[in-house]
Amino acid sequence: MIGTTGTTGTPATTGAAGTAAPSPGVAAEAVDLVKVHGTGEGEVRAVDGISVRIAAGSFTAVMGASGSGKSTLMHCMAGLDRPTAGRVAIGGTDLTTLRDNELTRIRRERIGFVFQSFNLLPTLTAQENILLPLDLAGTAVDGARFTALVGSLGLQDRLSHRPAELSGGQQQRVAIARALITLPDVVFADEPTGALDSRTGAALLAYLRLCVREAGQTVVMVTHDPMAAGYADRVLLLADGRIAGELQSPTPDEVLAALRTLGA
Ligand SMILES: Nc1ncnc2c1ncn2[C@@H]1O[C@H](COP(=O)(O)OP(=O)(O)OP(=O)(O)O)[C@@H](O)[C@H]1O
Repeated sequence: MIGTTGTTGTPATTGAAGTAAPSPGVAAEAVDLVKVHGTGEGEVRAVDGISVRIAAGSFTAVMGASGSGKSTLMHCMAGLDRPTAGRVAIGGTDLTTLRDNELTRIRRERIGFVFQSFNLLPTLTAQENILLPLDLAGTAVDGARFTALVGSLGLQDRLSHRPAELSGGQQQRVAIARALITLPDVVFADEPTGALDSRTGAALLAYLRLCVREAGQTVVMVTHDPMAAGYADRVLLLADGRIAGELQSPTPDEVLAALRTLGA
């Protein structure tokens, strides 16, 4: 069943326009968010006034047709892209007012991002790519955590390989390990199962669920796959840069039905 439509939504999960105070239990928040790409004739309103709160320790899937604004929303919420209007916050810190160096620090310390295109550095090995965020932050590697992470992603035999020597699915898993190695409060993952076969994809989704349940991390994932969305506590449905509906703990069939209703 599709829930509240529009940008105001239910008070428990969505909205709070204009409030500057941190919201307890909210890991990430967008308020009246607008992102326009390009100028003049080529202008695209990719996000068109979205307000949403993501509860701490929750697993959210973001779905919608190609071009509905999913990646743009994630990029803005993760501080990778500056909004045109509105604001975004991580754990109560308003990212829109931060200077670039402060934003970089928050991203490094509190946010993990898995890009659709992986964004691995071609000259570094898989291990060096995974450890890069720790190197950049000057933080020591927790050997046990590293071993557990690469083990659960099935990467232990691939650590000395460079990205060009890895399959698409292996590159995707390296990108996921890199996003998780710092134990970020919020993990944004743009189609993390897109390059994975169904068995590896299911293992990854189970692992992300574990991150939420055991470590209290917050996961926000873009996916086109109703099966993947079935792992989430909540599914946000986007259409034309707006929230067109949402589902709570849906089955894959319910997700599919909602997408059909949307025409996605
Ligand atoms: N850098 C950019 N410059 C111009 N237009 C852009 C840019 N990035 C995205 N867009 C446009 O903004 C709209 C939303 O794009 P976005 O990538 O956020 O959609 P999406 O829902 O993630 O799509 P997909 O499922 O295909 O990845 C699209 O019309 C897209 O062409």
